[in-house]
Order: sequence, then C-alpha cells, then structure tokens
Amino acid sequence: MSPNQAPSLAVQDPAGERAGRDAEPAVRLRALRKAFGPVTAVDGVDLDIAQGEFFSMLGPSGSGKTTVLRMIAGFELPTSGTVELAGRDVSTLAPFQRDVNTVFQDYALFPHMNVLANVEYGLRVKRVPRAQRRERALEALRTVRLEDFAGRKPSQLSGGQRQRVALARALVNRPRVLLLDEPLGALDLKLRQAMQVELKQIQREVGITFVFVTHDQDEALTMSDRIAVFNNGAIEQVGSPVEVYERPASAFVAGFVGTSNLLSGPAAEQVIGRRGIYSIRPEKIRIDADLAVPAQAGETSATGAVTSVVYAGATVRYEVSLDAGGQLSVVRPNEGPAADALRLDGSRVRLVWRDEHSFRVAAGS
Ligand SMILES: Nc1ncnc2c1ncn2[C@@H]1O[C@H](COP(=O)(O)OP(=O)(O)OP(=O)(O)O)[C@@H](O)[C@H]1O
Repeated sequence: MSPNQAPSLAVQDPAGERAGRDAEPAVRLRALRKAFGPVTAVDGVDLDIAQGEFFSMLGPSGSGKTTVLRMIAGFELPTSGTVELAGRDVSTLAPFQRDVNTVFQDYALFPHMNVLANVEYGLRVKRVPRAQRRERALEALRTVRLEDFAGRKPSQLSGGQRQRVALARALVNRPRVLLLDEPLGALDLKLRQAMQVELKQIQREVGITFVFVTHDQDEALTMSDRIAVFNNGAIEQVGSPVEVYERPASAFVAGFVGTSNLLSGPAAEQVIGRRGIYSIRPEKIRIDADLAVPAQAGETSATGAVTSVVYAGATVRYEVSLDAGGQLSVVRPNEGPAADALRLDGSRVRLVWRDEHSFRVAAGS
C-alpha cells in the first residue's frame, strides 16, 4: 500500500454519485493488454468483478496475474484496453487517484513506529483529525484481531501478525477494492492455512471487494467466491471454486487446479466410448479387486493392473495401468487397514466412476 493514498472516494463522492456506482461491477477490465518490449505479459483480458466479491487470480508463475493486479492498482499502465473501477475509467490515473489499496507479500511496515502508528500513518498523511484517526485505526486493528498489540513494534510480532497489521493499514482507508498480491506467500503452511480462513472472515465482515493473486490452487479454492485461472497472459476460465474444480474448461485448468487424469486417444475411445481428451479426478474413481462385478447404469469402468501404491496417511494413492492403454491415478481415503491397500500392489483391479465424472476438456486427435 502506498502511504500517500488519496482520500477514498467514499469520502469524496457526493452520495448520489456513489449510489449510481453501486450498480456497477467493482472492477471491469476490457481487452486489457500489457507488453514489456517483446514480452506480452497480458494478452486481452476481459473481466467483471462484482462488488463485495472475494475474487482470486490464479495461475503459474509468469502467467500475467500480477501484471493485471498492478494495472488495476495503477502501478502499470495498459498498453491497450481499459480498467474501470465502479464504472469509472481509471486506465490512465495514478495509483493515488484510484479507490484501491494494495497489500503486498513483503508488508513493509515502518520498523520504528508501533502498530497503531503504522496503521494511522496513511490517515495522518491525509490530515484526518487525530481523534478520528485513532478511532479508525483501532477499529481496523479490531477487525484484524490485533487491538491488544497496538503498542508493539513490528519486530515484536510474528509473521502472521505483521501481515495482519499490513491488512489493517490498508483497511483503515476503507477502499472499495483491496488488492492482495500473494500476501500469505511468506508464511509457513500452518499459519498460512489459519490466515486463509481469517482473511475470508475479515472480507465477509468488511464487505470490501478483495482481488487476490496467488499461484496456490488450494488457497484460491478455499477462500474465493470466484476464481480466474490464468495461462500465458490470458484467462482460461472464470468460475466458482466448484465450477473450476468440478468442470475445468480446458486440459490446462484440469491439470493446474488440483490433480487430474487425462485419458486420450485409443484409451479414451475404448473406455469412454468417444473420441477426445477426458479429465477424471483421482478421488472420483473407486477401485475394486473384484473384476466380476458389473458396472451399474450411469457408471464407467475400466480394468488394469496396479503399478504402485503410495501410502500418504489420510489417503492412499494407486497408479493403475489400464488394459485399454494409458494410466490413471486413484486416490482413496485410508479407511481400512493399511495392509489391505498395500496388498493391492501388482493386482488386477477394476476402476469405476460415475459417467459425469469423466468429461471432455479437448477435442483430441
Ligand atoms: N517490468 C517488467 N519488465 C519486463 N517483463 C516483465 C515485467 N513484469 C512482468 N514481466 C513479464 O511478464 C510476464 C508476466 O509476469 P507476471 O509477474 O504478471 O506473472 P505472474 O503470473 O504474476 O507470475 P508470478 O507468480 O511469478 O509473480 C512474465 O513473462 C514476466 O517476466
């Protein structure tokens, strides 16, 4: 966040104008492009983010999500295309002229100031009167559950607490849109998971639109109302976590969000009965040592040999080489004695899944 943030539109706008803007998406991107010399970082992005949404931009490193975030913030100007915030074209405006704040991974707190002074700083720059400043900073600290830490220096806080101070410092400005650039990236896994839940709760409480950049699919699935999956500077799919996970629109999405099996070529023709490339999630497949049980209506089945069994505590992962060709991974909950699962190594088995769990992600050859 820039400590030099201008007063928010919430303060500047006449009430009528603000009401009109409430009907608009919080963020609207149209044909957004950004080239850095010969590199096209963002290649024609169209996106509407609703007010109050927790929206994640998910994708591998270099897919363009941070550049999109930086164009929303105003740290980069688009090569072409537009950025609108609540219906207002801000494409060429400076960051401080936009009603957004950004929380970065390296939270950059002032080390010599205590927590309260860090949170108050932006309001001080805007010359908000002292009593009001204090009240708003304490409210922001309460929101991130750090009111008891107001007097501490950043060096006396844990990584998660520091990240929450950074969040409070952004929330105190009451922006319409909060941009978060991998804010949990520096935290260890346990803390990160705890912060994911907390961040989502905070977002619900404050009702501000959150636009969250991450390359971590679990994080995106856990927190988001909707996710945009980025690949090569473009969006492959936008949808709820359930839609993106259960119905990936492409082989890329199927592979990037969760793990997925892909069946193609003659194996797909023989098992599914149609040409194309099909995705099947490993946890949707049942594994049965009894080869004779007939498939039920609405089910697809295939036989094969187990080539490996990986015991992973809560789950067991089987690799199965199909008689029809191709390989499928199967993940089952570890329900029975571990020895039962391990005994399947090398066995012939039958795999069964509901028809709707194998779906076409590409035409295939
Ligand atoms: N300032 C810049 N100058 C030149 N190339 C850039 C610049 N910023 C980004 N790029 C390039 O643009 C592409 C997209 O980068 P971007 O940082 O948006 O990806 P990302 O998906 O956010 O990746 P990461 O998760 O690693 O941050 C990459 O190829 C990157 O090297």
